[in-house]
Parts: sequence; structure tokens; C-alpha cells
Amino acid sequence: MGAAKRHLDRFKIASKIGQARLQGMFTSSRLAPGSIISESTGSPRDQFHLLELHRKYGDIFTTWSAGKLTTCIVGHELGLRFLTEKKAKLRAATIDMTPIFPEGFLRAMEGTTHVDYRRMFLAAFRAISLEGRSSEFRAILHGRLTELTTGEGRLRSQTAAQILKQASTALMLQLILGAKDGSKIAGELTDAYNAYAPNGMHIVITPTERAKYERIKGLVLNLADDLKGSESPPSSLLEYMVRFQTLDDTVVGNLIHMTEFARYDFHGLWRWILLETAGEENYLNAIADEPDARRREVMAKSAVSETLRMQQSEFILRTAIMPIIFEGFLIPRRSRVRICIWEAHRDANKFLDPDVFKPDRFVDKKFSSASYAPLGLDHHRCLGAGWTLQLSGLLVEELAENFSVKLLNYGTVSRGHFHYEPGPDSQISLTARR
Ligand code: HEM
Repeated sequence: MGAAKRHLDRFKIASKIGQARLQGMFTSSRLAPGSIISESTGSPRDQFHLLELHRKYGDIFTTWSAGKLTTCIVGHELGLRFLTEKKAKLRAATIDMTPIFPEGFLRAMEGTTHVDYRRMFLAAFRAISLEGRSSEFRAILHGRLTELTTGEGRLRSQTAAQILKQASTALMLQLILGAKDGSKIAGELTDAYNAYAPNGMHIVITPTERAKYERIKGLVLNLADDLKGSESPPSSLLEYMVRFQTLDDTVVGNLIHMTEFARYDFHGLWRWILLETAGEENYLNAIADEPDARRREVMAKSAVSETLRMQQSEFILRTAIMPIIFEGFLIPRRSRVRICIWEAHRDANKFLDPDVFKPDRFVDKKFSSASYAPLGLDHHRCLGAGWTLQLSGLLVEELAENFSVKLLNYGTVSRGHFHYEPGPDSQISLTARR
């Protein structure tokens, strides 16, 4: 990290602390205790960095994260109380899409606009039943996983990532946009998405990205036109929206980006599932040997829930749009609030041996949202929660029943574009079961 960046960070931190002092004087409050140093200073941060600050400073502490003054809150009950009590003073910290489509992301909406669009999307998710479609989805997963059993580089972490992304892309194109795997339109959309967001979404949308978005939109509107005459029950979110005439520019924009976020998040989760279950050969064998299909599903979903707890859930991020006082501490205007989901999932009072991956942890035990909430806490809770468990459960069942999975090297966890991910040195061997 260059000296110029360090100077800039120091300047930004000093100016934010100055503003916080001023707001503190007006509100007779102060920042929560903590450590406000730039990422460019001191030792590199790892997955456990905030957990260490939490142990040192308590459930509410201040830090400097991703170039922003950030108040961290650890504990789901405390987090939910904060989100509920301060709802009117918060906005989701996410990309502003209003330059491209009118109301922007559902995640960024508030008030009646959010209520109306969320209701529309909820109805669409409810109408698209995954029931009875397991073999269709398993065929997609099976085909892609088989590619990981041969060829040069099949053990490489990056190869696994690419193949899992192909699988998640195929499934999301089918379920969200109705583009059947292997069809011409699915191929065109895959190319268009890979050009638009090759490794997750851009934070700022430039005219170049806008043009790439318009290419996807053109393809999606063609698909929508083709669906107009269809009379069978809708099999994708797009088809539902066409059928119920709720397809406006905001819905189209959200469907397009939901596909992008979902394919990205799924492939991230699936990389972790592959890595974590590879070390649990006995558990995979137990799933394969289980005669009761319902029980097999529960066991597979438990491994998914445990992977979400251990690895894929990170945080809920909000921006304070005005000064907030919470538990006596000041959260300055335009600063960030991070509800630390991952850290709370490592609480030994809530989870026995919290740092150990126990794939059966969720088999016969339910955890309330006060302990476990990988998919959101408040009115922005994940709409794809059911799909996440269902489709990832199918991935685990597919691995257990049709493949032999061996962990060659767990590797070192690394910081990816948006999330922590399996390190480039992690190695898993996948072979087809005879
Ligand atoms: C690994 C899988 C996934 C994870 C970990 C995840 C996580 C989350 C979290 C934590 C939130 C709450 C964000 C907030 O409060 O700011 C959220 C919201 C959301 N998720 Fe997911 N998600 C996943 C998969 C999906 C899928 C597959 C879809 C759709 C196909 C989806 C659609 C959404 C939408 C639309 C919202 C915003 C809802 C609203 O604002 O009302 N997610 N997700």
C-alpha cells in the first residue's frame, strides 16, 4: 500500500473524527470505544480481526473499515433492536442503481416503495415452486461437477470456483429469467453477464457498464415477449412477472441484478460447501447411505446451514443518514453500521465448539434468529433464503451420492472481492462414484 494512500486515509480518519466530535458536542454523546486505524497501517487483517476487537471492546465498538468510520454491533438481538428502533435513520449500504432503473435495488428501497416491490417479489418467489424439480436442478449440478473430475487443473481452487459459478449461473438463469440450460438464449445471457460482472458487481456504474447492462436487458425483454403467450404455471420469476403484468423497469432491473448477485453468492457458498464437506467424508457417506429421502434432505441442508454459519454469512451493512444515539454511543451521520453476523455466529454461549464445522449441528436442533441469522434480520431479509437452502442441499446430496470428495489441502482462507473465500492453495479431489 503506497504512502499516498496512507496519507489520504489518515486525513479521512482525522476529518471523520473531527466531525464526530462536533456531533458529539451537540448530542452530549461520544463514539463507542474501539480502534480507528486505517487498513493500510498495522498488520494485515484476517477473518478474526473484528472478533478480537469485540472481545476487547464489547458488543458495540468503533473501527475503520473499507474506508469508512464504522460502528460494529455484535449479537443478533442487539442488532435487530438497533435496526428496528433506528429504522427511519438508516439506509442499506449498497450500490445506487437509480441512474439505470427508477427505484434501484429492492435492498436499497425503504418505506412504501419497498413494501410494494417486496410484496411483488415475495409473491413471485412463492409461485415458483422448487417442489418436484429436483432432477432438473440435479442434472445441472451433476453435469458441472463431473467437469471437475477430469482435466488438468481439476484440483485447483480457481477451477472449482469457475465450475461452481457456471453451475450457479445456469440455475439462476433458469429460475429467475427462465432461460433453459443449454439453450441459445442461456448461452447469450451467460456471455452478457460475464462481460457485465465477471467477478461480482461494480460499485460504480460507468457508461461502459451501462451499455453492458442494456445488452442484458435487451435479451431479457426478448425472453419476456416470448413468455407472453405461455399458459403453463410460471417456472421462473420473470414468467410470473409477465403473467401478472408487473414487469416495469424497476422489476426488470432487479431481476437482472438478482441473477448476478445470486450466481455470485451461490458460487461463494458452494466453494465453502465443497471445502468443508470434503473434510467430512463420513458425513457424506452417511447421507448417501440414508434410506429415508426426507432425512437425507435434512442432513444435506444441515451441512448447508453449518457452512453458512461458519463461512458465508458476514454482516448487515447500513449507513446512518443522520446522527444516531444507540446505547449511549454516537453513530455519526454518513458513517456505517455493521451488524456483525459472522462474529455472533462464533459465540460459544450459542454454539457448542463454535469454531468447529459440525455438519449435523442443525439436523435435530432449531436455532432462533436470536442466535442464527445468516440471511438477514429485518425487513430486508433475504428473499432467496428458501432457494439457498433447497438448491445448496441438492448440491450436498449430489456430492454425497454420486461423487467421492477428498480434502487434499484446506489451505489458507483469503479475502476475495467481497467475502472471505477458500484460499488459492486449497485442493479438493472429486471423482465419480462407480
Ligand atoms: C449464499 C446465498 C445468499 C446469502 C448468504 C444471502 C444473504 C442475504 C442477506 C444477509 C440479506 C439481507 C441484506 C440486508 O439486510 O441488507 C439478503 C437480502 C436479499 N437477498 Fe439474499 N442471500 C443469498 C442468496 C440469495 C438468492 C439466491 C436470492 C435470489 C434469487 C437473494 C435475493 C435477495 C434479495 C432480493 C434481498 C433483498 C430483500 C429486501 O431488501 O427486501 N439472495 N440476502
